Amino acid sequence: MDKGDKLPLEDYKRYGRQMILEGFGLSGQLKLQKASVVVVGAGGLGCPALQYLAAAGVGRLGIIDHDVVETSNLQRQILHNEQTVGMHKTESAAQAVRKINSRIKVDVITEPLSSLNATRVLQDYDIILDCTDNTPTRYLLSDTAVALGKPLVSGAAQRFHGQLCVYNLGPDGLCLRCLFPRPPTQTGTCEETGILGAVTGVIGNLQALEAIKIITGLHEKEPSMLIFSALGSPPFRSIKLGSKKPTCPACGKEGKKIGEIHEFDYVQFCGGPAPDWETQGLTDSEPGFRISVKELHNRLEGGDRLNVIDVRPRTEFGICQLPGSINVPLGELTANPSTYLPEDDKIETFIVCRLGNDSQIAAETLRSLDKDSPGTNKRTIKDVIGGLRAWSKDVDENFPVY
Ligand SMILES: Nc1ncnc2c1ncn2[C@@H]1O[C@H](COP(=O)(O)OP(=O)(O)OP(=O)(O)O)[C@@H](O)[C@H]1O
Repeated sequence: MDKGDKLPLEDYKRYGRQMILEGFGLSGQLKLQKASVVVVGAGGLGCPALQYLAAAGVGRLGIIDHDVVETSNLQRQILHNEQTVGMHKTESAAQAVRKINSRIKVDVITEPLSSLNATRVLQDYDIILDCTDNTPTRYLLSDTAVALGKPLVSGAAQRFHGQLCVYNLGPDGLCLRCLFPRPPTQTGTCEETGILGAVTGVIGNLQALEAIKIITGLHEKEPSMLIFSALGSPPFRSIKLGSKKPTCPACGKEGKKIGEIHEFDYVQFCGGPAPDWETQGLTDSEPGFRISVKELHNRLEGGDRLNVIDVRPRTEFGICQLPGSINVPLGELTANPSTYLPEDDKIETFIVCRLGNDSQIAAETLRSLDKDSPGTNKRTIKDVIGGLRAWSKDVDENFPVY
């Protein structure tokens, strides 16, 4: 801080409550004012992070996202609201952030971050926040942070749990690849697994807090991973991580150069995208093993005696269900499949789930019973393509989408 550095007069009142904190002072506020933070993902984590960064007076914020606001986002993505459904998340978030603090600079970057644009887009900022929800982007952000020499504050949240880690902090700071040279098993998105909104609030706020600590010099020098479980007692645990690995393929001696990031296929490295039956347009019945929602609807309307098994968890079955369907959660069905086939092998079985993925596993498990019992009549066992999501789209628009 230069002698004579000052804030505009009104800022002393605005930021006074944090400026009087031990170790923060005028110099802390000036550092925030001069700092820039880019938030990748304006969703469940990005919204609370942006909210606190803006309120604290970080001088420049970048908001990156390619998606639009949906109704199902409002339960946790607290910068968006009923009026901004359908708007780009970047615009919606920027609008809200400017209402909190009109004097900071807000950059809106409405494009997917990829290996082609990452270094160009991120290079202008001091700190990167990973508020995304997928493994390829996490590795891309980590490699880019290493290549650009910037700290990366990474958050994750699912169900009742969350995780926070600061990567690439200082010359000894480790990166994501030091911890996980290969991508960990993918655990599904919030859409698939569920998420309590306040859990993303906890982790997103902590990401903002870490960024503020780094900018003002109040951060821990030794990296650790913070693990949060809303149902845990105590809810927080911290694991010391040590320093970076000399053999790390990204930040070790032979690490990636910026040019190599352009050529790296992050999606393939992380096992490729999860199949999305809806976007692949599989709406018609495939011969043999599958049935479309329209065809199932016709069969049910026709009064046929069918065995319709819904393999969602009980909590989800309690939210909504097809008439006449029975609930056997996937784990119970695969543990004891023979229990759930009707004695009369002429009765057809149809398996349904929420999005059309678990039902395929269940149907395959039941079909394998027939394979293992030669001589018995082959039963008809089909999964319902696209699950209940397709039902609400193609059969009954009043059926709940969640
Ligand atoms: N490569 C990327 N570039 C830009 N934005 C990204 C990228 N990867 C993920 N995101 C954004 O990160 C955000 C993650 O937030 P979150 O998981 O809460 O939202 P969501 O994807 O809307 O959730 P849901 O799984 O319920 O649909 C999303 O808005 C998503 O568009």
